[in-house]
Amino acid sequence: MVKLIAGNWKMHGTSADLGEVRAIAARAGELGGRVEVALCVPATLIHRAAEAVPGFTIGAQDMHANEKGAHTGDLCASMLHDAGAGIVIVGHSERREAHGEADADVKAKAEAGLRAGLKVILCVGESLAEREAGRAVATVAAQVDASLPQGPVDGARFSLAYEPIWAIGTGRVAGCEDIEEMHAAIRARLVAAYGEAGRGVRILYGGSVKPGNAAEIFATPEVGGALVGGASLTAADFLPIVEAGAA
Ligand SMILES: O=C[C@H](O)COP(=O)(O)O
Repeated sequence: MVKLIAGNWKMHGTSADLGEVRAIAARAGELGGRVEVALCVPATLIHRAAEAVPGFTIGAQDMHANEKGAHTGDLCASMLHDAGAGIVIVGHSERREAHGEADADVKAKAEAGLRAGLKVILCVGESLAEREAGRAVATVAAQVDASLPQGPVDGARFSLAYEPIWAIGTGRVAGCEDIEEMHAAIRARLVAAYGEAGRGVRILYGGSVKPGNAAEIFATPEVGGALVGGASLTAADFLPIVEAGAA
């Protein structure tokens, strides 16, 4: 299965950074079908980025589950699609924590995104306290069970991202054995939910993925790509990760 390498710019980036988007898209285009690449930029940048790099996938970092309505400041899937987004991240731990998003909210967002024609990356992950208490796998499995969109799902359009919260932006990456164990547990939940189609859903790893550790992470069983934060902000950092994903 071709790996999906998605960058999440979080609250970084203005039109001054479109040169990075262009450089990333140009190399991704050269790599052709060997790897799938997307950049999830701030909502304010989606339209300009999408216009700057036709054919490359620009994405969003969140969306409202409703199709329209009185939701000041929110954006729905059709608006993101209209702006040029092809993919959306839902359930990132920074949204779950700072905006009180529960599994049911995340599930509704994933379903609405898929319905609107967007690809979806759904994030799950345990806290440090949960891992230290030996509850990492149980916590994530429960999140997956409660967050997954109603099937059937198409693995080309729906991915999971395992992001241990303690590894995000900390420089502390999960060990490959821990990643393998967690991804196997997630795969079992996907198969329980979707049958054989669950094997086609890519499981990305996220949390301090860098040029120096990407190849090792990608060689780990059941790692179908990466969701990259800090190292996706520049072509110089992101492209070696993309190349590792294409190898
Ligand atoms: O969405 C991306 C993740 O939160 C990982 O962020 P990071 O690569 O900066 O640790």
